Amino acid sequence: SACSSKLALSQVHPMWQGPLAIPGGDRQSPIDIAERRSVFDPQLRPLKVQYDPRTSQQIWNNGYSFLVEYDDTTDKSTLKGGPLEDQFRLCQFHFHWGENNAWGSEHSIDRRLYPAELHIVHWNSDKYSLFEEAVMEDNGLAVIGVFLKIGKRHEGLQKLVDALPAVRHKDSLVEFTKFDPACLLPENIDDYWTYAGSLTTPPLTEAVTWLVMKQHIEVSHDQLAVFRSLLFTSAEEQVQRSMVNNFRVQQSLKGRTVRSSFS
Ligand SMILES: N/C(=N\S(N)(=O)=O)N1CCCC1
Ligand SMILES: [Zn+2]
Repeated sequence: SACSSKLALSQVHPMWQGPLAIPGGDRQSPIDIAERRSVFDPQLRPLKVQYDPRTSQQIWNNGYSFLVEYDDTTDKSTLKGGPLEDQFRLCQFHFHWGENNAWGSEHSIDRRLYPAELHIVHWNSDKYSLFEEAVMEDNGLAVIGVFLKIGKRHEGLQKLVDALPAVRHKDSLVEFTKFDPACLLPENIDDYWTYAGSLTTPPLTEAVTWLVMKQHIEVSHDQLAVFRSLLFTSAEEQVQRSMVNNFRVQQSLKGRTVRSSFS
C-alpha cells in the first residue's frame, strides 16, 4: 500500500532534524494531555474497529520506525464511530520508543510519558481515494494512539518482535501476513481522548484526528529491548545508529480543546 512508502520521511535522527514546528501550524502533534482540562463530550460514540488480518502485507524499517503495512485498496479493514463522520481505512501501524523505559511516547498524560506508543494509521476513504490525497486534508486521517507500559509479556506482540531482526536496517522489508492489529488494542477502547492534530513526522500535515486510548497495553522489558536493537541506518552505512528516541518534541496546544469520551 502507498500509505507510507511514497511519503518521503526526512532522513531522521532521534528527535529528527525536521522543522520543530510547521511555521503557522496551529494544530501540531504530539501534545501533553492535561486530564483535568479535557472536556467530556457525551456525543462521542464508541469506536468501531473492523480489521481483517488477511490485509496485512509486510513489515519494514523506514529509517524512522518499523511499520506493518496493510492492503488499503479496499474497505476490508476500517475504523469508524467516535468523533469520526466518515469511514477510515487502515493503512499501517508503527511505534515510537525511547532509549530506556523512562520515556519514548509522543503524547503524555499530565506530563507522564510512557516507554513507547503505538500508532495505528487510517485514512478517510469516504472522501478520498488515496492515502496521499487524504494526508493533505484536515479530515483526511485518523490515528489511534496506545501507550505501552513495561509489565507482562504481550503474546500478540511477540510475532512482531520475532520479525524485527529481519528488518534491522533501514529499507529492509519482509513479508508479514495474517496479523490482526486489534490484538494490540487495550480491552477498553471506549475511553479515549480526541483532538485535532498532525502527523508527528514529515510531512507533519495537519490532517489527523487523534484518538489516544486511556488504557495502556503491557509489554515485557525484553520485548521492548528488541525494538531498540533496530537501526536508523542502512546496512551500507559506515556508522550504525540504534533506533531509539524516535519521537517528536511536544507541540503547543494553541488553544485547542481535547475532548474525552468518558467523564
Ligand atoms: N507520521 C506518521 N504517522 S504518526 N506518527 O503521526 O502517527 N506518518 C507519516 C506517514 C504515514 C504516517
Ligand atoms: Zn507515529
